[in-house]
Amino acid sequence: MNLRDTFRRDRVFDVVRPGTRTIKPGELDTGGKYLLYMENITVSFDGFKALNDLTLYIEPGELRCIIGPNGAGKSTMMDVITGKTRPDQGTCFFGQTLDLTRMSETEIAGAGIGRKFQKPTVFPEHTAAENLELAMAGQKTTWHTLVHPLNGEQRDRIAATLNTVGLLDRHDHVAGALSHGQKQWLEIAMVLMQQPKLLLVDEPIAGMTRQEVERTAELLQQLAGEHSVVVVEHDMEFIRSIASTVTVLHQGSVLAEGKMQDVQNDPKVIEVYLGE
Ligand SMILES: Nc1ncnc2c1ncn2[C@@H]1O[C@H](COP(=O)(O)OP(=O)(O)OP(=O)(O)O)[C@@H](O)[C@H]1O
Repeated sequence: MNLRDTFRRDRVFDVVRPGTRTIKPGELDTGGKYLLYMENITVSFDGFKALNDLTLYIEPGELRCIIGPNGAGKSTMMDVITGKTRPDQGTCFFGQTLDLTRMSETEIAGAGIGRKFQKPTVFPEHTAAENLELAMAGQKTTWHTLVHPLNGEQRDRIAATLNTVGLLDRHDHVAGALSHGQKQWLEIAMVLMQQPKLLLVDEPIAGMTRQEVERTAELLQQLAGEHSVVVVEHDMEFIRSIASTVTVLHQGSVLAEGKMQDVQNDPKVIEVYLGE
């Protein structure tokens, strides 16, 4: 039995799943109830616990909002999932077999976890379509990527992804000329080019117009289902509008979890967060 088999979630939970297909080592196994399993994660910085026994599960296809006051541990949680920060304790599995605490950031991205950071980092001098071409190419250099002609299937994928984020009519427009909101959607499209199963989105609506916020809410709802989407956001109205399950972090642990209307009436949450 190899190391990965030893850590299989079905064996950890002793769930018998007869007749499932064989998963090769390193392959994502989405056969369990959840896509992401974070259990009892602790992260300390100089003795201060940024995450403190955090346990969180994300189902395939779900849209989850993570809220919490400044310093609650939201970014640290995302950093643990993407391999940027290693926990001192706890387990973090992607699907049944992939132990994220033992994988590099590149391996984690390759396994199907994409993250969109708060600030857009599109290539402003390239068109929207070229930005997606570069995102699809991953590690290759800009020059190498853009001089190689795309095949029909790649062109279709770029157009389909631009269409998903509502930017098909900006296909040949340079990214630098897009509005702030459009840049954010383009960057979501760039992450989608890597075909993530889990999409992590940091504060997507900061600086957006009201219309852009509404469009972003629709987009995230549309992406859920095919992807699991985890959104860290401060804006309560936005979270209410996407009406997903909400997890409230406080001092590095889960304070409350559930539907927004339940969470916002929870006295503990009112005290530490909504009442601020
Ligand atoms: N690299 C680090 N070194 C030391 N302390 C850190 C480091 N990263 C985070 N922290 C501390 O850990 C705690 C959690 O930070 P984190 O950024 O995860 O919170 P957050 O919920 O994302 O906050 P915000 O809403 O302000 O972005 C904070 O007190 C922060 O100062």
